[in-house]
Amino acid sequence: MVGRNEEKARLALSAMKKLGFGRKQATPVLKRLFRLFDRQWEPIEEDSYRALAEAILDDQLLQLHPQSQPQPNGGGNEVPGQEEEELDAEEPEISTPDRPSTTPPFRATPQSSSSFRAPAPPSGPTAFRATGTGTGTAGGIVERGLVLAPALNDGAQTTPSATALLTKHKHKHMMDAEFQQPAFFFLKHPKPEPPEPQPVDMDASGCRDVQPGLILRSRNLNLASSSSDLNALPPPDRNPHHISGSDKNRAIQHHSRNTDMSVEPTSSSTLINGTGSQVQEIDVASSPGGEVKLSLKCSADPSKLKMPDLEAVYKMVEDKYLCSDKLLPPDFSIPGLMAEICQSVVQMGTQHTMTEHITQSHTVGNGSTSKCVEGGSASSTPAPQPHLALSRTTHDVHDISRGQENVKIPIANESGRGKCPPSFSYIPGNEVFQNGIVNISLAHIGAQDSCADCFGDCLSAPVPCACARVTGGEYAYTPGGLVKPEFIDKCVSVNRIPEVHHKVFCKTCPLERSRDKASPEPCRGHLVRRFIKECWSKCGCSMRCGNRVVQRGIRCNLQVFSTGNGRGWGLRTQNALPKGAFVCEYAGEILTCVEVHGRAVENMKNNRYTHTVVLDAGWSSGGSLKDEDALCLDGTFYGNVGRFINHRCRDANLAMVPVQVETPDRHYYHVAFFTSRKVEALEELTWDYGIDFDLELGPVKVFECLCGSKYCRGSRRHRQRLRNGNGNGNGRSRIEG
Ligand SMILES: C[S@@+](CC[C@H](N)C(=O)[O-])C[C@H]1O[C@@H](n2cnc3c(N)ncnc32)[C@H](O)[C@@H]1O
Repeated sequence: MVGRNEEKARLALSAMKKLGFGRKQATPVLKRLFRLFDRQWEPIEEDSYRALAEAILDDQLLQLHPQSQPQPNGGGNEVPGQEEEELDAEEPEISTPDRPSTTPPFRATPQSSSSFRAPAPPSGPTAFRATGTGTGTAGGIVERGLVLAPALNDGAQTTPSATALLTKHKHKHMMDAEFQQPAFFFLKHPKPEPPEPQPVDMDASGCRDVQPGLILRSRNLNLASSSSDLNALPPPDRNPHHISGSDKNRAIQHHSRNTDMSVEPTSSSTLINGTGSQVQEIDVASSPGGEVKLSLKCSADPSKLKMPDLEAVYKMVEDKYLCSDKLLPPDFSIPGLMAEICQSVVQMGTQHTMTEHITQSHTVGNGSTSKCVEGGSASSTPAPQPHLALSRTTHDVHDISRGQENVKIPIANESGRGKCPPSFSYIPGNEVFQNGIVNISLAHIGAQDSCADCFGDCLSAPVPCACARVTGGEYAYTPGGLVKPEFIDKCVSVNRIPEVHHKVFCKTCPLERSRDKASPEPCRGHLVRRFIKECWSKCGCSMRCGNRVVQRGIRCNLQVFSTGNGRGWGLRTQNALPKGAFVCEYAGEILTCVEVHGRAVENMKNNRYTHTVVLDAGWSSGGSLKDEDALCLDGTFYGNVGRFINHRCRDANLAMVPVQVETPDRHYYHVAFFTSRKVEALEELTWDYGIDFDLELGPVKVFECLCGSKYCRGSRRHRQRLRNGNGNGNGRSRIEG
């Protein structure tokens, strides 16, 4: 085993050498990651050692700015050498080629029962660096979510188990940051009571005239703006693959026969372009065997024609449409368009059969009929409404958003008869519940935060505008409407290996304060996140500007489906999506942390879980955050499709990015999901919630994770191993102090 590790380490170090990182620099980081990843090499080796390279870079950065590294636990200065020594004292398995394997470089350190208590929070808005000593669970991810519940601060009474020691380590990960990550809360509470009038709590930061629960606006901006802002756009195309031709281009419609397909009458349309110089003819032929063949005829001067590469042609047309009209989804492709045409031909051509199918399906309430009904609705005959037959839900299985999104989002239920997702009110954007303050006044937006002088599409301007400042002077988006791969990779890395990224600690954490106002627990830390700032109301560009993606709403074809494996409903994409594509945001009620906690306290006996995302990315800005500025999004009762995204440990295919759409005030932002890799058609979309599965020891039970990932840290088996102190299955405790 040691020999194998030596070989693996040698390869890793040599890969790092090729990137310009010396052995001295890379070795301690490698050891840290190795331990962090539960002695698994796979996540280290993945993507050509990306995690390792990033961790080394992080180290380098932090060494360049040592002033940004105050110590967790209020200790003295920690230097890499010391850190390595500490690691060496704990890890018995890995040795690198420059250290003889006969000398165990790590040794287990016993922990006292009190040691897992969180350290005192840092004394100011200070910066910390990851020590990397946090121990991962299977797959190496230290749980980093938060569970908001009345009695979570009882760590002192908890047996000093391996799990608790893990918690202690999490508290050690203190880092510098300007941003932090949201986390899911898992709560039980009933439906919210009608809001009662609350006294206005004056805000010293310039919001004295702000009423609780009020969205400040200086003109008719709507927080739930995805759809309202989109009014400026041409009417959304229900079928984003559909490109409509103008009537004046449609010169001839005629029927012909296609000998290849032999037999059935076919249709053909001839299109003449604007200049009339070229004729294109599309033939559609069908055979008695049910085959349909489409063919496209173009005429050109034969002396000049040299058949181009078809891929290059696709690319040219795709580029043309993607660049000129961003209403097309990022996965738009010419072959996809052709497939869509075929599908529509079959759908329209078999409409009679489908209608019969729909009628039959009603009786079993099978949600898979939603697609068929959509096909049926293309005719002038009103489509039957399957949800009426289901009767237990108000959801429209054709479109759960009921027309509030750019695209229809059908519900498919392949595994359960007559079942529909639980009842909730669909809102495409966030809405304040009661006391949260979201300041989106125009006065709040300075000239330096917008591009009043821009026109059209900022991405085509020779120099990036002021709106790219947040992302280092470059736009996060490509002209094709995707988040750039480097940006998304960084976001993924923060998710996957939070320990090597920055974390900030509040002076007094609003989350902890909401649990126990009198004596709040120390802050557990908030992960640093990179923000995207889109062009907004004060910008001069158009709504089609490439720096407006999230605010234009959902563009891809999503589907809510029943997972059928104990995880309830999930969300999937109907088409393949490239890496970096915007999927949807997590929309819900905007609540203060206190309000969320209030719901939990009042309703602990209710068996309903609530899923709340904490908007903690702006909490590092310094000072003590007021309760009304510490916001969460709760999609339980009012939400969008984001509420159906299930959790997957570590290798989820979505990355969460905080996106500023209305205000530079980072207490409020949009929680946007982008694909972190290419996603296949009908693949489930998942997000790593960052749950602390350990907190099942508390009064609120976190669900047992059924994500199926090999890195799962929340399965019963995994947690049982933790309890047994046998994290890696080889008799050695994975959780070390
Ligand atoms: C935000 S909701 C996701 C949608 C949910 N599946 C539904 O049917 O409404 C989160 C809840 O889904 C379930 N869930 C999500 N991911 C899961 C997983 N990996 N394993 C088991 N249950 C999961 C849990 O019940 C969790 O409380």
